[in-house]
Amino acid sequence: MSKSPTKAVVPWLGVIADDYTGASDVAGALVRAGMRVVQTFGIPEPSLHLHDVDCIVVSLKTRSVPAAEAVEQSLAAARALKSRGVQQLYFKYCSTFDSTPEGNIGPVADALRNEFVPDGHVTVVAPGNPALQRTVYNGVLFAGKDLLQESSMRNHPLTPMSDSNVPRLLQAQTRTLVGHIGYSAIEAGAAAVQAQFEALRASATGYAVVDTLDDRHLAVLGAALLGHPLVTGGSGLVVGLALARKSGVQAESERVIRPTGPAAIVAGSCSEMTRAQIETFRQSRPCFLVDPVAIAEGQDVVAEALDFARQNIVDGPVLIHSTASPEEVARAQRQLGRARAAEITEESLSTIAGGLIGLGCRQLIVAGGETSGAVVRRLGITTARVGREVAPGVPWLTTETGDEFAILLKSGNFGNPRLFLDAWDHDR
Ligand SMILES: Nc1ncnc2c1ncn2[C@@H]1O[C@H](COP(=O)(O)OP(=O)(O)OP(=O)(O)O)[C@@H](O)[C@H]1O
Ligand SMILES: O=C(O)[C@@H](O)C(=O)CO
Repeated sequence: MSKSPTKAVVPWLGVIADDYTGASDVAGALVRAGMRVVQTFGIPEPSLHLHDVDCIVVSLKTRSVPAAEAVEQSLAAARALKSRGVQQLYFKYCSTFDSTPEGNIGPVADALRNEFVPDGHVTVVAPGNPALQRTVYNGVLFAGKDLLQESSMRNHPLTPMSDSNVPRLLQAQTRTLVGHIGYSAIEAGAAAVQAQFEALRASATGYAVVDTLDDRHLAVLGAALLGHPLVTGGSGLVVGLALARKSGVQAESERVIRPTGPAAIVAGSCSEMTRAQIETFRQSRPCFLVDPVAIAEGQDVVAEALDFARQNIVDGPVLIHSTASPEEVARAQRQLGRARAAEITEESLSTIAGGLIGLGCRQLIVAGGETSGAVVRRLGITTARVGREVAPGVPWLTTETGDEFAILLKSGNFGNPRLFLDAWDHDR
């Protein structure tokens, strides 16, 4: 990606994602569907030259900031994408509809509709993503076999989800009328879905939450919605859109060559899957624990972590983590306060990530959305080419700003327990 202006390219899809790991998730899904994808961190500068790109994914951190801020950043991202000629905007939020009752999904979607969607148009709301075991049945969202409100999301520290009914969740965040399209209409095909959109429009409804039980439903929805100015959802529906764009042919995706070399993992996620991944990794490779309380007491944990990495990285991947059990996290939060514990941890892990790159690390996995935000900012990454996924929602990215290295941003609950061991040799 040079900065020199050459032949103009027109990506067809512009995605605005409300967090960094969610952005990687949707970018990976598009690559899986045969698209060439660039992921930016923050809004791309007008001077950034993108070549041979079908889709641009803009990563924001707007999921839990004040709604007005989320709206402002999302509109700026949408305008930047439209100025590059994209035909369709996609607002990507979490497949578990992570949001507070005040937002931010409703306010951002309303603002995007207001500016980019003709009056009377109905906008789809599609959190379902069967590849991640997120399904929607009669408007009710399931995580695996659990109702959303009975899944681990009920305890999320920032956006606890205590209702599973998507129309009701969204209606609490918008004045626009929210309707629903059931799976039987979707099974009847794209024309039936379009008829349902017409019926909702006639009743002055602005949003349509769609059932999604399997990938076939996403393919039908993609065919019905290709060309809609704004689509909203998790990372499932982009695959339907991409297949419709390619007339149903699942194309071979571009092979992105990613750097090889010393490898490390930095984990700040305390989610169940990250904890299982660390336990599996620990059985054969060395790990270093970053304790925020020790840092607050003045211990130079960052220097110790980097010494540990220096000694071990020549033999294979090393893992540095603050990941701890809920009891240990609660202890740190009691002693330091919740915000301060997170701040110290993110600051230290991102400094360590910078140190690892300085030590020659060229393949870095970062676990956790907040942690990824801190690390990406610290490393100054603004743009990356998206490679294939090592598991649903977790693609390798190859940075295209500054030193070239590979980075994988893993959402807390994504991947299987062997991911930290198996991710390195994938797709060589
Ligand atoms: N030992 C610890 N004590 C207190 N806070 C911690 C500790 N380890 C990590 N944290 C904080 O917990 C938060 C974890 O959030 P993060 O978004 O990185 O992971 P996640 O919620 O598992 O990921 P995702 O959002 O992708 O599902 C971060 O703010 C991190 O700094
Ligand atoms: O949609 C999802 O589940 C993920 O991309 C995500 O956003 C997790 O925070």
